[in-house]
Amino acid sequence: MALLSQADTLIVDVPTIRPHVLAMATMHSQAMVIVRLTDSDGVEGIGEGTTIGGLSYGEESPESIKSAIDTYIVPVLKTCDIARVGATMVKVAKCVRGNHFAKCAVETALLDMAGKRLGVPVSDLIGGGRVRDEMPVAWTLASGDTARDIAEGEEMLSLRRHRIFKLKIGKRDVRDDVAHVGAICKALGDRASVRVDVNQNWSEAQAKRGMAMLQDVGCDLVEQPIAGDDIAAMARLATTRGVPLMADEALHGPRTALRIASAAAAGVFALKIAQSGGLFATAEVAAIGTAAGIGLYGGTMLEGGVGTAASAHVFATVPELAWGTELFGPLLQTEEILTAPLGYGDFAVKVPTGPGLGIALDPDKIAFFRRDRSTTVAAAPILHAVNAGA
Ligand SMILES: O=C(O)C[C@H]1C=CC(=O)O1
Ligand SMILES: [Mn+2]
Repeated sequence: MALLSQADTLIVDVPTIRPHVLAMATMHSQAMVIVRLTDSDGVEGIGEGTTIGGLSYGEESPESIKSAIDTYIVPVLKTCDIARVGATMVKVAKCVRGNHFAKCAVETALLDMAGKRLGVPVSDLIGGGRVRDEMPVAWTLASGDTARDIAEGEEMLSLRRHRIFKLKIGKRDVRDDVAHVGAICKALGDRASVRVDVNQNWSEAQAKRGMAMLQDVGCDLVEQPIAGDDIAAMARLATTRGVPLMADEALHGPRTALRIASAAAAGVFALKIAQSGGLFATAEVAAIGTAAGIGLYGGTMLEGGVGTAASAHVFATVPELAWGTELFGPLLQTEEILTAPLGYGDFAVKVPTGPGLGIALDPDKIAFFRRDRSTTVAAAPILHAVNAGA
């Protein structure tokens, strides 16, 4: 039995190493919502609920995530035995509809506490436990400039950090976007897998044309080319000539996963812990995908170290992860907020092995970057260009 004794939710803003240009927003910093729960025995758990570009990506913003946790979820936690993570989250689901990002942050913190209490990593609390200790990790080339993206891709290849690249397109004319993708495919050749993410910005007609053209220039995969709620159109695109279609914004947990699978509206699922509504729900999305013969990819909301570690734990339990992952979020930020960064190297990210999430927050960095910091916090951390980890 464990009772909640303290709950803190804070928004932490960390600059990105370069502008990150997406179809719907250009990011210069990332706003992470960090939740810290402490139980009656003093065991602490941390979680993260992070989105992209304010409200331009989805229906939850950093501010709404914080307010849903503080105002509606914490009061429910106060009535629960929080050592029972599944039962607690069932009760939260009864009291709070939607708000998947907020629920994910809380479930992550509860799982971190449960793992610490039991002395096991979070991956051991999901399904049959982990089947891998590290996973391939993609990088997104999104500087907005083709030559700079090629140079960045070359640098990542020579560092042996990434050989899967996702390009963010959908902002320009289809022909210009495909020319940009083609130039990068040509420069990197068979040393890399090049994929694109349109973030829902094409019409069906643009997607039909774009997907055929992308195949001709050597692109391997297209992520969410059209609106995620148009499953019928996704199904038409997924079955016509062109690169395979990956569902991202269309997926909001097991029910949408089942609808997409039943409609044959995607060949690949981007698994995301926040969008799914937590780690347990992500494992269910993965199971539906696997049963339907849909390929799986470990997606990100560009979380920092906490959400990235949580994602790594659940992705480590998926039997087959044919498309790898994109768990590079902490590397896009100028500063690491963990005491020890996640391990990156040899084109892979390592799954932490310690109890719970196996990570710890750096209190000085949190004090400096938290949005509500007091003006008395003096010591600025040293900003570095790329926090490459191991
Ligand atoms: O998939 C998205 O839309 C979000 C994200 C993941 C990588 C990246 O650069 O942006
Ligand atoms: Mn996406």
